[in-house]
Amino acid sequence: MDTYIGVIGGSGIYEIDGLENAEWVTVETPWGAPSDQILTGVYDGVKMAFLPRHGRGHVHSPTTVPYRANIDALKRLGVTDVISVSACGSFRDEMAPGDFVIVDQFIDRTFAREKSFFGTGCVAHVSVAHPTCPRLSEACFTAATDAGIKVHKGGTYLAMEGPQFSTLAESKMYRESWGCDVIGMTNMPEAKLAREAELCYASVAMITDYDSWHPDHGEVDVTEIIKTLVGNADKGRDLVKRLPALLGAERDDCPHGCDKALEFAILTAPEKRDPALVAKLDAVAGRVLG
Ligand SMILES: CSC[C@H]1O[C@H](OP(=O)(O)O)[C@H](O)[C@@H]1O
Ligand SMILES: Nc1ncnc2[nH]cnc12
Repeated sequence: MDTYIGVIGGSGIYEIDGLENAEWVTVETPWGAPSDQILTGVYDGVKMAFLPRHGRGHVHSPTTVPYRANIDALKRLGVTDVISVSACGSFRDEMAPGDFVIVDQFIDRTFAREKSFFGTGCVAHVSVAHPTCPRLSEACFTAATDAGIKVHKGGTYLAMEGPQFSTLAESKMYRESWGCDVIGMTNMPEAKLAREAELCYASVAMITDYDSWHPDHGEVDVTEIIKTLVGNADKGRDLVKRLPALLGAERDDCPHGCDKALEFAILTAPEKRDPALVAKLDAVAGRVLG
């Protein structure tokens, strides 16, 4: 099967250059419009698609990003592997602004977003015990190391609703009691939806600040974040462009089963399924719904 890498670029990353046959394409989905058109092309002989999570010009807030449409659109294009690139705050002294973290766990504190493609008329429960793909995460770690980026392997990302940053009490709780490593506003429900869509998903978190817990750094300040983001964004793009060569143009089935997540997940009896919802699931769950 062909590898098709989909990159969801976060704050500060609104395009990538150097794709052959680059073209911004409009993808329509049953879940509404994605955040923006999707930049498609080929890099090092491998198909790539790039979607700016907040849209070009940063139009969508973390709450209003159309997460379902974004994942559906990538799946509909034929993407097999999704790399999420995000700005985040750090809860660890040793994870400093400018460092990258290959996130492997999440705590989802978001509450104002649609979190599933499934629902009344087609109920499904997938496992997100291991929400990121180890194979894809390893490739991201190697790409970051090869690019000379200071990168931490593994970390727990607290997904908050936003758009305001955390209070000091929240920041301390996430760090001291909950053991989180980084904080952002967008990787959930994105990672859960990628699993429902049977896509491999890896999260590259680019640290921009120490959130508000750090005694030497005070409050989170978006102008400081943007300054760090500018440097991070170049490193993020460098990392992403190393992935095609590392992953190769051909891929086997995912050894961790990301691409079979729906195999035993759908509970609704075939005769009880809502035809309208089943139709909406054509891209996401077509493999199992037929
Ligand atoms: C620019 S600061 C807050 C903003 O940045 C992050 O976005 P993304 O994850 O898309 O890089 C964070 O989650 C907030 O949305
Ligand atoms: N401290 C922080 N909290 C939430 N999202 C962020 N994105 C970048 N820094 C952040």
